[in-house]
Amino acid sequence: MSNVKDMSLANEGIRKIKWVQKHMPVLEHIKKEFEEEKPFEGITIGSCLHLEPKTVNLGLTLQAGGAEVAMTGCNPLSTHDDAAAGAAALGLKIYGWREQTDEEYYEAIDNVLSHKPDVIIDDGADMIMYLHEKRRELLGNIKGACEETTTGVHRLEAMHADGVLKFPVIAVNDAYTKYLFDNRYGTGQSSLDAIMGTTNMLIAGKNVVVCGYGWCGRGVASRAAGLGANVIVTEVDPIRALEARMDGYRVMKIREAVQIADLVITVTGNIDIIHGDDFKYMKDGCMLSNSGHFNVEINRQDLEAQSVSVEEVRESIEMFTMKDGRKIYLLADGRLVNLAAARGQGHPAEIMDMSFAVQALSAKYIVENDLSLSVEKAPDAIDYDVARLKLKAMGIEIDDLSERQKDYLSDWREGT
Ligand SMILES: NC(=O)c1ccc[n+]([C@@H]2O[C@H](COP(=O)([O-])OP(=O)(O)OC[C@H]3O[C@@H](n4cnc5c(N)ncnc54)[C@H](O)[C@@H]3O)[C@@H](O)[C@H]2O)c1
Ligand SMILES: O=c1[nH]cnc2c1ncn2[C@@H]1O[C@H](CO)[C@@H](O)[C@H]1O
Ligand SMILES: N[C@@H](CCS)C(=O)O
Repeated sequence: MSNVKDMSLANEGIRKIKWVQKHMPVLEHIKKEFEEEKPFEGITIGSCLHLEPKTVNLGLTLQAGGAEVAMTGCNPLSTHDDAAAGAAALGLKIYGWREQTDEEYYEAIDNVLSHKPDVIIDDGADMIMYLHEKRRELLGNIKGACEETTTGVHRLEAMHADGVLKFPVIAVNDAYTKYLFDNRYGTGQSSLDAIMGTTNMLIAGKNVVVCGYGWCGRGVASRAAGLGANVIVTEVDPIRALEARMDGYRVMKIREAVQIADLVITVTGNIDIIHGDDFKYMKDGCMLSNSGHFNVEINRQDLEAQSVSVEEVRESIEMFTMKDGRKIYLLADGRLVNLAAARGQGHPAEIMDMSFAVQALSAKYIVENDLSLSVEKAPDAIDYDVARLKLKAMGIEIDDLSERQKDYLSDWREGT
């Protein structure tokens, strides 16, 4: 039933899945609970998430809870073919392979939907969009969906505001145990890891321009600074720009920043961050990469229009030769580099442990409750459970409020 690149890669995939399982203690704990409780008996869950070993472990957790699980990737370049084969061998229904065409990408989404899911887990909202546009006959089956990332949450909020969304969505991204760790430390480490692995270049001493100082941007900036880069931040939000300045970075307009950049990393979730004449001002050898959504942050068409040739000079690196002879390098087709570059491994397992724990518990919450039509943050109870389980797994104990402290905090009478 699955459709993957090569089933002979299954053993290697299973080896990698077993490795991440050792580093995802919270999800493993939830898996054991699900095995006993079977919250998903008779339920089908369809996912559109970066398909790699940690995501497979989420699939296995849902399967342990009794679900039939069908999965595809949420980016044409991020699927790991060995993990996909391993997942298929372990009984998940898997559709997808690395380097899909756009047509194949949506066909795989369609294949997952053909399993008639009750619950959807999406990353970027492509599956939910496709379902609303192309498979409307299935809308009535859906009890609810979970959305993994900032951009997906924004798209779904926009759909809801337009009165188009047909089922409730839990914004998993907006859980504290997701964005504070995944978007910040996860994107920080995995983006730099992928850029260094792809280019084999030094970060120390380079001018690294980080576009967007949101949760991802601050992680990327801090990791780049830790590696010795001179970090420059660009923003459109005055408060975030101030934060970046007081965190110790230079802040300037993008047009100024591109003139001194050795490496640019976009993480805004917005379109056309680098576009038009920006490319004219870049230094010879400037590297461009994106860690935000889709491949729209760096305008590839504008870059192509100003170049005389494009050549893949190394895996996941395209060299654009400009009309004046300068070379500009684009990593991973401008798609999120930490997952789409051939060497992109995604976030560390310990980070996805929390994000996917919130996913698993949110899927259970959808099945066990009749939610009203909305796009809502994951319940705080789930957030705090995941945080407690993570601390326990890390061997960290914290204090409890005493009764006297609780009284003090809720009392307005006591003053100086
Ligand atoms: N690569 C990954 O693994 C990964 C992980 C998490 C999130 N994401 C994606 O990364 C993107 C950012 O996520 P986030 O959680 O940091 O969002 P966020 O909303 O916290 O931050 C985005 C920031 O970009 C700024 N911005 C918007 N337009 C800009 C412009 N033209 N120039 C400069 N700055 C601009 C905003 O003001 C904001 O501060 C989203 O697309 C999200 O889905 C990627
Ligand atoms: O290794 C990974 N496996 C699966 N998902 C990941 C990994 N790394 C990051 N993300 C997820 O990708 C989303 C953006 O598309 C992020 O929100 C993050 O949660
Ligand atoms: N699934 C989308 C959203 C990432 S933030 C992508 O891969 O670009």
